Amino acid sequence: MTNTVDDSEQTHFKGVVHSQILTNPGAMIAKHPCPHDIERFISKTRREISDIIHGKDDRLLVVIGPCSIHNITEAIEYAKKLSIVAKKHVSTLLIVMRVYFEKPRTTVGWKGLVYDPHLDGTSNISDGLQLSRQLLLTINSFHLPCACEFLQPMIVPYVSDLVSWAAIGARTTESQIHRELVSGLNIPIGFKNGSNGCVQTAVDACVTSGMAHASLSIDHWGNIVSCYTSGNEDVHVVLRGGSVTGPNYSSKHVMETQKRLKANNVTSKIMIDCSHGNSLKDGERQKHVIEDICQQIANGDQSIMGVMIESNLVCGRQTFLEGKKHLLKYGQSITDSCLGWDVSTAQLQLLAESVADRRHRNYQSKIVSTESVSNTNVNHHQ
Ligand SMILES: O=C[C@H](O)[C@H](O)COP(=O)(O)O
Ligand SMILES: C=C(OP(=O)(O)O)C(=O)O
Repeated sequence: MTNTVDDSEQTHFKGVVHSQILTNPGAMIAKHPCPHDIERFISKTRREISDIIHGKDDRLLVVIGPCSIHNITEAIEYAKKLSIVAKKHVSTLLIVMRVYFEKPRTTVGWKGLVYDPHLDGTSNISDGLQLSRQLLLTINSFHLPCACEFLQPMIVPYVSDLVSWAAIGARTTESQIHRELVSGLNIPIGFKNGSNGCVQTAVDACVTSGMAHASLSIDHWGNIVSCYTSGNEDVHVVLRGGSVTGPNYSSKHVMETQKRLKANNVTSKIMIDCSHGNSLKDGERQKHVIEDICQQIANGDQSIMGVMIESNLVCGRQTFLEGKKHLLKYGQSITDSCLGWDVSTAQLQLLAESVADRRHRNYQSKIVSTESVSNTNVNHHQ
């Protein structure tokens, strides 16, 4: 017996109470296009990040900003301030703003601007996508690069042209679909270790997404397409600590990770997330993590290429109650706890100084080794 269309919909989508056709990515991009100068800026930033990942640029990549964006005005104020600090540190730090619209939840909770942009439970995803794209355009126009987490693969084509670095989160690093997605992107991508702390999951993700894949995708016009990807060379691990293993930012953890990467022929360096499992979700504890990382870098560590910091205009976090947007404090996170603005700038200064120390150390050791080679040559000729 063949099902009628209605019968088959009943069987397949029984749980769907309502759905709405969205503007496809191509139409959204046509409405909010990326100007040529921003396109060039993003391509240049991606190349610079790639150089940092592969050790050709000795600066530190710093992905810093709110845990999540819930208020456009606050995000723009933060971005304006950060763009000034980013210029100040450009010789030592490549600063990219966390502009996170999608939140992966352990169970349930507010899922981010894309899903509920008006914070009232109306879940206007159409507005959420448009607002997210517009905000990325605005922040890039300050010549401040943007970072996102790619969680729902169908959202990626709406925003990916405006993203200079992206993360695959701890809850999705093991997902084959996300690894295939990354294989086809020409964006540097960090894979977080698993939420339990398993680093091998992220190393495996780097191996997998570095390779070619045949998979399914949607194109810019909303068609479902077979998709053949070539592999992404700019992938790396992000150490974020974990629920079972605890924090993993120490030099011992960095060395262990380096060994794992080598054993799996992954040549990229490592980023450390100062928040999440490494701060035990206490925003202020990020300072201790940063202090430890600064020590490692100043002592000459060659493996750490980046850090992630959760930071906002105001420190801490606040509880958001659906429909009670008017009660929210300006500039404070409604997801994870963040460092406040002044502390954040002080931490960036410390990171910049540690990179300068590492550079100086490398320079000195180069001189010493050049001198010892020339002394050997002189002795040899005598
Ligand atoms: O970065 C934000 C959170 O750590 C992540 O979304 C999980 O949050 P939850 O455990 O509160 O759901
Ligand atoms: C959710 C995040 O991190 P993780 O995937 O490490 O929990 C995040 O960076 O916002």
